[in-house]
Amino acid sequence: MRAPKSRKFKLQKRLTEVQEIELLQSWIDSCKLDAGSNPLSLSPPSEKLPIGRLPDGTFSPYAGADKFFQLPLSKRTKDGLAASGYSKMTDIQRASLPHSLCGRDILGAAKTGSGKTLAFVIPVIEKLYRARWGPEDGVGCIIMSPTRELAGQLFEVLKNVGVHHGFSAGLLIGGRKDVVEEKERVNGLNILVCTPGRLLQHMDETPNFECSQLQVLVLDEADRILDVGFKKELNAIISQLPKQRQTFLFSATQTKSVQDLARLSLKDPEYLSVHEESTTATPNRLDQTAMIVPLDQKLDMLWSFIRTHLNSRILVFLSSCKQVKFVHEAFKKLRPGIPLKCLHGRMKQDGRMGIYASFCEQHSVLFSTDVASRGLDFNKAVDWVVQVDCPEDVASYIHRVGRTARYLSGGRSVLFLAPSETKMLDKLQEKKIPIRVIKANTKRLESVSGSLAALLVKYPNLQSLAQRAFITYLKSIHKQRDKDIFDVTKLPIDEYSASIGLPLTPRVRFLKQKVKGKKVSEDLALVPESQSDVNPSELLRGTVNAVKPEKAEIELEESFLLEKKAQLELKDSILLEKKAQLFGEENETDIRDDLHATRVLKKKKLKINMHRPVGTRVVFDDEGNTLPPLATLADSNAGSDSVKLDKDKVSERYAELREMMKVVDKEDKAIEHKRRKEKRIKQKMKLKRGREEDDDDDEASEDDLSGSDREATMSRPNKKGKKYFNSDSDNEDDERGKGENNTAPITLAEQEELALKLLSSMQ
Ligand SMILES: Nc1ncnc2c1ncn2[C@@H]1O[C@H](COP(=O)(O)OP(=O)(O)OP(=O)(O)O)[C@@H](O)[C@H]1O
Repeated sequence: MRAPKSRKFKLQKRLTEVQEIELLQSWIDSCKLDAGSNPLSLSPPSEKLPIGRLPDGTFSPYAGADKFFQLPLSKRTKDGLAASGYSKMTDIQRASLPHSLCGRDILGAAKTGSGKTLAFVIPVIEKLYRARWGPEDGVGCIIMSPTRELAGQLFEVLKNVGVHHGFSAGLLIGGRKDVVEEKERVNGLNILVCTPGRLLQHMDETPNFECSQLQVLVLDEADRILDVGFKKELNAIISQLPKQRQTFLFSATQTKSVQDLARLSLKDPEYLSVHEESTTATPNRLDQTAMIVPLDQKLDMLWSFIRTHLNSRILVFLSSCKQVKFVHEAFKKLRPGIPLKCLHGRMKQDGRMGIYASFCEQHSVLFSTDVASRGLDFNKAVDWVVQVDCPEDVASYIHRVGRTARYLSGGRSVLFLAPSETKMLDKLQEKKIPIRVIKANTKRLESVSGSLAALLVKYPNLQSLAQRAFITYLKSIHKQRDKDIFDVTKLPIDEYSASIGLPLTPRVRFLKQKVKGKKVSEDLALVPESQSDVNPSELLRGTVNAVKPEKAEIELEESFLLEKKAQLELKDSILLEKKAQLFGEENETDIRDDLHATRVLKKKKLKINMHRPVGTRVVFDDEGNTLPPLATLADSNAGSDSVKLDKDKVSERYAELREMMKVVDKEDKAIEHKRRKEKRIKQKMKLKRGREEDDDDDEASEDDLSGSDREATMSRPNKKGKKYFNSDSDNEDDERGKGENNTAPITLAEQEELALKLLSSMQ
């Protein structure tokens, strides 16, 4: 009895669904807005006028409609919206929904936090619903986001609003381990919320995966996805999508580039920029300030800011992963009295999601790269956005500060600008961003550089992190396109290096080239020919090199270590770049870092080729790297206007360097000699003590040798390959000569036995 009843019920339900769809379609058709008209302009000036009636008495279906239930939406969607707490539409929703519901392409621009997500989620659901899309129909819609976190957030909104619908939706983002399982399920999904890299991975690798039936394509943060960082992925994706589809592009900083629009084959899109007439480009409830902070005081300022805002949620933007890591680690050790978290593109995905969620729950500070700058909603919980490093452009500024003051809530932001970056203020004001310049309360400014220096001594890992943070910061400035604002030669790099606790300023190769303005060889760059075109801090280094050779040596060694590390990093970054291409690494800074790294590597390779003409004597350094002969350098530089060095000058310089090297060498030898002597005396003493304790045993005491050291020492043959003891110490050999095994080498088994004996005698 039950079965027929339920069949009847299902039939009834389907009938009402069909009826509803027909009704909706006729409603949409009957109140189709003219292309190009803005529903916001249809609002009746007086609330007394009925919905749909304009002041002149004419009828317009969307006039005065500002609630979701007044739109031709399915009951399921309306229920989903109501359950999520959405009833009144925001401006961008009112302006775009009437157009998107009737099938037009949309270019939507509205301030951050103004509800753009619902403006595309609702028409997506409605379109598939009206098309009676089912599991067998495959992928009907793709929603793309530049970052994984944002994709996760969009997926949540889709799930909440579409809760009463029967579509299957999936979140496809990089960094997830379950890709195999995902491949099995992806073909059955109707709506994909994804990052470009992961989608492309499925397009390339998943059998039978195809999107030929696609109805709607959405690009959230469209200008970012259309940016060069995603160019390859996006082009590859678009080429696999049908041209007959609806396309929505949304962003707070929308692209109007014809090229971009052509790439996406938009058809007469509706350009809806609802806040174009607004006096500000940022939310009205956002209080924006800027402070001029010398680079070497930025960390002091940040620290003091955090210490004075312990009951807030503070989002701090820094320009690279390494800076984020360093500041997070260092400040954590200094314990400011508020939980500190960090978010960057090189973190594992689970960690990224967890941090994003936990930041919303408690007062804390989140240090982040631009990975958190776009789209993230943080449950409207961010009180302060602090930009320690200047954003790369106005758009980036708008998105960063847009993480606070969302929807109807207020928020505050502060931007630290180095004196050389003050032109940014003009650019912001030109783009209608109301920003006040304020002065810091110097009485409350706490210096952290001393504490950082102490930390760096205590934690060597932190020191290398600081060095890398320093280098990536300079790199990021060097890479910026806007040279009016970002000029690496204007930065007080020595002071900055000291301010983050580094004992010596690490050398940065690209900086040296930048300072010289031309490609000058490494050796010649040590003492600049003309001092007028050189950065003062670089000059200072030149002087240091000339006067204090030991220090110069240390510095060179430091820079060498860093270069080695940089090379490793380069390898890493190339791998990452490949990974990004494959899996869609979404972090903008990371991807740019990687691209830059690849370029540097290529240049290096080229350089090596150029410096080795046929028949030239090749000189190698201690590590086996080739050193270009000075004469060759002079030849290669001959004729160059910028560096007029003749052979005489070079040989003069060469003689100078040789003298310097002799002094250094002599000193080194003396130090080494002293060290060896001390070591020998120490070992002799130990042996003596050992013999006193146990006359039968002439082996050295074990106390000074750790397990692995011991093994290494015992098994390493000496120069002649005869004796099996450490040949470092002649003295020790002498001592051993007195023992029973001085004529024949002992075997490993014998050594072990000896060691065991020694151990048991000590117990
Ligand atoms: N109609 C509405 N009623 C109530 N709250 C809304 C409505 N529309 C959006 N919101 C809320 O406003 C906040 C911001 O929305 P959303 O994230 O869509 O903004 P956005 O314009 O996409 O911002 P961004 O440019 O930063 O990506 C969210 O918390 C969302 O829940």
